Amino acid sequence: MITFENVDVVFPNGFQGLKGIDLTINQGEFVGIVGLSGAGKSTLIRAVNGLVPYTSGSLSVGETVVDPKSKTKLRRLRSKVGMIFQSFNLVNRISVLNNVLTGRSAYTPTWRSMLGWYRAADKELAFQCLERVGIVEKAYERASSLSGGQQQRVAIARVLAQDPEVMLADEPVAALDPPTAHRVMRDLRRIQRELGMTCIVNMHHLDLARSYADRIIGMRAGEVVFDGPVAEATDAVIEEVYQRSMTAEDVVADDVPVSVEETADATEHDPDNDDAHHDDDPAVLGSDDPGSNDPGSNNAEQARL
Ligand SMILES: Nc1ncnc2c1ncn2[C@@H]1O[C@H](COP(=O)(O)OP(=O)(O)OP(=O)(O)O)[C@@H](O)[C@H]1O
Repeated sequence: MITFENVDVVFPNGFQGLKGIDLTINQGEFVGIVGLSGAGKSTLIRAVNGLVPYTSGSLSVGETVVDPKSKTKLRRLRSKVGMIFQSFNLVNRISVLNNVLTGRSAYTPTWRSMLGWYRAADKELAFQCLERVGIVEKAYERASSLSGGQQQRVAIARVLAQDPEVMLADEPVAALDPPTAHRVMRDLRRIQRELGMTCIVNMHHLDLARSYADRIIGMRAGEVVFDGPVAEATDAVIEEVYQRSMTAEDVVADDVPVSVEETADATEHDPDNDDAHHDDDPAVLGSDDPGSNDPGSNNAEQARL
């Protein structure tokens, strides 16, 4: 259970990113966060793993109070709170398998991570995670040789290798073409159900949120202005959240509709049909530190803040 009690985020420049957030997110929920650009969606998600420090109120994940001032506590927190990013944040020059193994770094002595001497049990787990996202056959390929959809699957496998209780996803499919975006969301939903994880996903596109989430949280100007089950997130409600009419840009309609049952049962993957490779995408080139002991952290992300 994730609990926000009257949480504020005030950035160093004085701008208030979150205002008095009160939320309880239950174990096993799949929550979609929607709202216009600048509404505070990323800030909310990043507060959960301490990437953005909250400045007042209280925030906890299970029994653990999020304490942005303590690196040790943050490292412990992030071992159970995984995060995937829009730009995947893989280490391009190393193999898919080694990328997934970096998800074990919180459980591995630094010298072993640095030398790439992961335990056999960790390798076995990494293979299982790759199987779960349907790309185990890519284990020994360089991450940079994969398509965008495949890279995001590797990023999901890396989080799974952490054995997390919570998965945060910050616009996880915004860099993908519409059919690939739906396929990755379907995988995420299936895995979330199989493992009973809590999943909080920022989604720019409303139809993705409505298709895959159980619950929608609507944000505007740093505040929660709607919180309810998907069925209650009607067009009228969303127009109120967005303070404007919905437009074609609010949806990614390029796929067959997906029912919850279908996502639970779906097992087949077709990553080879993913879109063209993104090797030269500058967004993909920012990589995290493979030797880091802090899987929820990321140098590029820290630099952004
Ligand atoms: N480090 C920072 N310092 C000052 N202001 C910031 C900082 N990070 C974010 N903001 C501001 O906080 C507000 C919320 O940003 P946030 O990234 O959470 O929005 P968002 O809803 O995720 O938007 P988008 O969909 O465009 O990613 C924005 O006005 C943004 O400019």
